[in-house]
Amino acid sequence: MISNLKIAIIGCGNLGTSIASGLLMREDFDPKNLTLTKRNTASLAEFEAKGVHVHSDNLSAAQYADLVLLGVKPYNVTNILREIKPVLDPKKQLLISLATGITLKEMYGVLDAQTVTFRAMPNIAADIQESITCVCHEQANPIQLEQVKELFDSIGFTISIDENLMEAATVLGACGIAYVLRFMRAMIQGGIQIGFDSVTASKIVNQTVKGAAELMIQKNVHPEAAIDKVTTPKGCTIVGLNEMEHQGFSSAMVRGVIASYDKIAK
Ligand SMILES: NC(=O)C1=CN([C@@H]2O[C@H](COP(=O)(O)OP(=O)(O)OC[C@H]3O[C@@H](n4cnc5c(N)ncnc54)[C@H](OP(=O)(O)O)[C@@H]3O)[C@@H](O)[C@H]2O)C=CC1
Ligand SMILES: O=C(O)[C@@H]1CCC=N1
Repeated sequence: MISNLKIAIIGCGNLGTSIASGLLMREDFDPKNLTLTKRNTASLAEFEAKGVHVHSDNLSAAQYADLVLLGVKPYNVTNILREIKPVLDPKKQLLISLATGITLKEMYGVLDAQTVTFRAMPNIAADIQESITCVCHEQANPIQLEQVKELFDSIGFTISIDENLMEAATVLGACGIAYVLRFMRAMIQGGIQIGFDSVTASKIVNQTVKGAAELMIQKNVHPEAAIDKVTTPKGCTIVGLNEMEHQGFSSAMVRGVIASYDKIAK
């Protein structure tokens, strides 16, 4: 059970704090089992006030944890691995890197071959336990994989994938939330132009996007099948949708996904 394990997030910035917030929403999770590190800890004061251990000592955070999450930027991963390697015991800690584009092979360039290491790619909706997290590993046993899945299931949903899809998972799941938010902002701006104040436009757009996502999830339908139910022949929806396509809407999205992927893929 995750609630019995000690968890450290080393390099607790934007993503780390989202994960920490999501974990603390679990009723059975004791804040004392969570340690967060960064060099400047002032931004983590609200977690400290809840009983979470907050400090800058990566070595002790890693030493006393069962699950060690690396939340630092990709260019810091190697240095942090070198720093904590002396306290990593293959029989104790599972190491989970959240870093974009850093492969297991690169990490094993620093780590002992016996260290059980995962890559995980959540998104910032971890904050409200609505992340999608893709995970991969090289040598975890089923119990270890289950522990990691339980960790990420407690902040959303978890999918186990091959490592060669981790960069694609980063784009679709982690960058993806930003694409959707930009789409929502544009829709709000359109709503303001046709008469709503921004607060009301936001409320309508938020619930509309949530409703669309829930329809897809709960009814398991293809988007185009649901779109067919909205597009009255000669009606206003199809006119709007076709104008968006004339302006390159789908093409812009596909090209954006590919541009993000090209930026990560080496
Ligand atoms: N943001 C996102 O949505 C997603 C990010 N990722 C990946 O997660 C990782 C973190 O991203 P993000 O949270 O956005 O980045 P942030 O910069 O917000 O967080 C990284 C944190 O690491 C801390 N840090 C830097 N050096 C050290 C050190 N030596 N010891 C301890 N802490 C240190 C920094 O704080 P300080 O300077 O105070 O030490 C900072 O808060 C990246 O590798 C990214 O690729 C993956 C999926 C989604
Ligand atoms: O933009 C980035 O590089 C990171 C990876 C996914 C989300 N943020």
